[in-house]
Amino acid sequence: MDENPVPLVLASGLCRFYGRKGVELKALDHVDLTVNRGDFVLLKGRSGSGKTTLLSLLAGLDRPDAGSLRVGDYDLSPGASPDLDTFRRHGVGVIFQSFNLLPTLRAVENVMLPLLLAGGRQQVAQKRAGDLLGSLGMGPRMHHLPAELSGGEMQRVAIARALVNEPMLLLADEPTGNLDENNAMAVIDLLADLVKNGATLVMATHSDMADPFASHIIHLMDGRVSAPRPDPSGPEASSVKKAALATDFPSHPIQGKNP
Ligand SMILES: Nc1ncnc2c1ncn2[C@@H]1O[C@H](COP(=O)(O)OP(=O)(O)OP(=O)(O)O)[C@@H](O)[C@H]1O
Repeated sequence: MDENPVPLVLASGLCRFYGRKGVELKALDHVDLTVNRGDFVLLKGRSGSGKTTLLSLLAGLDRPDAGSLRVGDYDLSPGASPDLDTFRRHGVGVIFQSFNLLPTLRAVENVMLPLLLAGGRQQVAQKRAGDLLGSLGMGPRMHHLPAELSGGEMQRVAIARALVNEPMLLLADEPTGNLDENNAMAVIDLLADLVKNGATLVMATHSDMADPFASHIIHLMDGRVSAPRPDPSGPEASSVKKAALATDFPSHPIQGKNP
């Protein structure tokens, strides 16, 4: 149990609206969220409930229309002028459902890319990317092209790429969505291990596989944080109980409520 939680993400009244005034679609509607260092937060909710929108704001890939948002030392609130290049390069690592690997680059080159873009030296980048892939069980496959890898292996490469600049926050958008059950479970285990070793992860998913590992589960509905599903005997409820009982994760309450 973490007695002194350190907030990493502080969002208050976060809104993202699409469309013209008067006919707005409220993709996010006054969401409050606190993520502390070491948390493993799951974002759940039906398709269109706002999970990707929230992750995009946390990643600095999109900006909120209202509310306030801080990730580490970066103020991503409307009207603020954060150094988004630096934030995207060093603040966050993003893992996508479709891996987003460059097909003409070998696994190790895909992982080196963020380091080289950040001005790192080729030799240093190669060593670090190789070490990281090795630690994720991808050592023997590091010189393969993405097309020569399985889905699970491609996602490991993408996870290594997300980690290579040592971001303070990891974000994953349905990272197991393109994987079979075995590979999906392996990826969840890997992500859970990263959290145990100090990473902070916010992950959007439709699956219940990661529930036992999560420190918090946030349910979104129509852009708002909603109460969890009511069925107390449902599979998700028992998983949430397991998460609450887990001792590896902080058990402080997360704020995830609408005004
Ligand atoms: N660029 C955009 N322009 C207009 N509407 C958008 C845009 N991006 C998302 N939306 C809308 O915002 C709402 C939230 O979308 P979002 O992608 O965040 O949902 P989601 O929960 O991630 O869904 P899924 O589980 O299907 O990925 C949806 O109604 C979607 O159609």
